[in-house]
Amino acid sequence: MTESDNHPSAIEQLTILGAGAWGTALAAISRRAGQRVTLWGRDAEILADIKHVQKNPRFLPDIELPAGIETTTDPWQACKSTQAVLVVIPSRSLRQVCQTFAPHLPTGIPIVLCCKGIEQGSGLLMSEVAQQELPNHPIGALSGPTFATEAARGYPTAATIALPFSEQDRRYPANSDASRLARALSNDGFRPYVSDDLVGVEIGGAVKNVIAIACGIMTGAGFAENTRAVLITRGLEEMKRLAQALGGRRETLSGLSGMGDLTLTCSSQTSRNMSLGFQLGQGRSRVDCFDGRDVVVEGEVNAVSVTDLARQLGVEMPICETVNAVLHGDAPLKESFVKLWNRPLKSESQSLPISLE
Ligand SMILES: NC(=O)c1ccc[n+]([C@@H]2O[C@H](COP(=O)([O-])OP(=O)(O)OC[C@H]3O[C@@H](n4cnc5c(N)ncnc54)[C@H](O)[C@@H]3O)[C@@H](O)[C@H]2O)c1
Ligand SMILES: O=P(O)(O)OC[C@H](O)CO
Repeated sequence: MTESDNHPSAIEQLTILGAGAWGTALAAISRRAGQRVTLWGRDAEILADIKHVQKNPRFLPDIELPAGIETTTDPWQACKSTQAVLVVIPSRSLRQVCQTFAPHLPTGIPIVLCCKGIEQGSGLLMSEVAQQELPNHPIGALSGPTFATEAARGYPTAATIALPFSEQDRRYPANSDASRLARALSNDGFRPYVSDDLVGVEIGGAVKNVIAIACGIMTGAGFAENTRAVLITRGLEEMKRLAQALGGRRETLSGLSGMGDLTLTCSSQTSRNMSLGFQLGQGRSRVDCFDGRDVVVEGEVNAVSVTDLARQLGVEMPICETVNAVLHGDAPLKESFVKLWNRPLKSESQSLPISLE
């Protein structure tokens, strides 16, 4: 082991793919952490505003961004001297964006996925999709309770960065890609924690959006705090079961990317998922809520992929099943959720598997 093996170079240059709300917020966080940042997006007009007037009026109106964020629409330009890439586009576009960028990425640099979802059809985690398309890169995830509007303003926020640890990382954890990325993003308003449980971290992010839709529906339908607390607590149990079935650790779901993000998203209509559920619960029609909407509501598409994956693995996820049935089937809204209360009684703990019927 040489001195430089012990102290791999710090990350000083980052590329962010996706100039929506969270991509722009992460560019601001990275700049405040002292990084040289290139933000790649598709819309030249938005990028020009970010670079020249420090604003993203389309996705983060009224928020002052730090100066010095470089922008481009050119994948090669975005990647030419980068040391790490954060991917911040909707989950349904991940495979295509990885394919576009594969020829331009410097060999071996870490790729951190900041989108929350499971691929429809394949049931693959975002990291599995990226691994297929970018087999020569370490793939990780950044996830946690992070409303873009607050993080972009510099309000104190924390998240988890997960990358699988190699044998070498276990001996020198501070040198791992996760640790280097955490140092690269850390600033007065943003505190990244590290984890080696990529599956646990990704499942938290994908499932919490579906549970938030359930909370929104029940709140919109006129129920209140008791109901929300039940959905959060039992929703957390659903996340833990799915993570465990995929080889993740239940304890990870008690952290920022699980309980933290679930609580945030289920508690506020700043959440697009909670807000969609709320409107449905208040009686707005599905067509009305879905048509013409151009913001990402990951829980809507991921209700299908989460439910399909749970069925495949034989994991019981009744709240997610119900969200899927009301969003994508004909199930009546309020009655379907009330039915959750009429299921056979049972023990609360997974380690005491008794039915009381
Ligand atoms: N907004 C938040 O508070 C927040 C926080 C944490 C995580 N996330 C996650 O980050 C991901 C992105 O969310 P967002 O809030 O930034 O969404 P957004 O709707 O604000 O922006 C999405 C961006 O992706 C771009 N995009 C869409 N499809 C693309 C494609 N095929 N190729 C290139 N660019 C494409 C859009 O042009 C847009 O710039 C989601 O998975 C979301 O769950 C969001
Ligand atoms: O607005 P939402 O519901 O997509 O939630 C945004 C983030 O995922 C919160 O951590």
